[in-house]
Amino acid sequence: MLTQVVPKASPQDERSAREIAALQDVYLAFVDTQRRSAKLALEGISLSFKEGEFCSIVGPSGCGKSTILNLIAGLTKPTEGSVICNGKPVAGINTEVGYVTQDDNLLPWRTLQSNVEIALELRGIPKEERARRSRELIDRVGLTGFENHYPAQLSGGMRKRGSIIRTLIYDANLILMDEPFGPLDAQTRLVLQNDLVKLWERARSTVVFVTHDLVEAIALSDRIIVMTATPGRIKKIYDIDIPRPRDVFHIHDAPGFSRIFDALWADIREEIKASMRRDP
Ligand SMILES: Nc1ncnc2c1ncn2[C@@H]1O[C@H](COP(=O)(O)OP(=O)(O)OP(=O)(O)O)[C@@H](O)[C@H]1O
Repeated sequence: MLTQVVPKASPQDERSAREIAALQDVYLAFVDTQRRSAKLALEGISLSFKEGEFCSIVGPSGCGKSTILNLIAGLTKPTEGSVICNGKPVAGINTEVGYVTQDDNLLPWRTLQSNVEIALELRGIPKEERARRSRELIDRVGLTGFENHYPAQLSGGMRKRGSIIRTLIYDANLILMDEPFGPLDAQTRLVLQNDLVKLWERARSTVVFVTHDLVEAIALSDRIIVMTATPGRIKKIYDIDIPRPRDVFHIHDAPGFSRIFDALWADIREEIKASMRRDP
């Protein structure tokens, strides 16, 4: 396998050694029953996600990034190989993970606070405790005063903050995020990246984060996994040793930023070219 780790493991990784989730030699083929053909989407993926790490997956469009998250969430089954979460094979929907997708998916008929509290409500947590915990998170992302607003009365960035804290309140030790800031404008993205770093630095859940934005990946991650063009394989894994706490607004000035960015971009460009040669 072509996996290469650059540079050396950060102290963060050494401290957080327990494995929270893993894919073991996973192959996944999507079958097209009408055409009686199969398309290999993932080829021999072995990955391990450690307790408390923030790990991003990058790669050209269609390389299988979302499919990896769906495998961990139990929404898709591997054709071969296994997927493990919290020490158990994933079989069926994995209720132990939080999943933030590109769409905010807030329920339009519930207020912000009531959306944030859904997971606690389903667990039967008393009303006062639900309110205390949801208001604390709402405050932490600067939405105090908007508790009783409905999603249609909030901006895209506010809705996204709501959907992130709705997932965090669940207290899952593993959170999957699929391009959560994709549809937002550049300024709002930056502010939300900063919010996410702050929230994560407190909660320290394991995060597996899919993005196309290399600067975002560097600003947020302890590790970045680069995938090849389809069928997706692991091309390289980068340990990001930029010290924390990080200032996402000035991440370009961090020591080592340019070196990591250039290396990542060279990898991605190579894969984009490869996919264009394959698929003119
Ligand atoms: N349910 C499905 N049925 C058939 N093919 C699928 C299905 N889901 C994904 N694929 C295919 O598997 C491959 C990987 O898809 P996936 O969405 O995981 O890629 P991705 O890297 O997340 O892409 P993007 O960056 O564009 O969101 C693609 O070729 C896609 O067309």
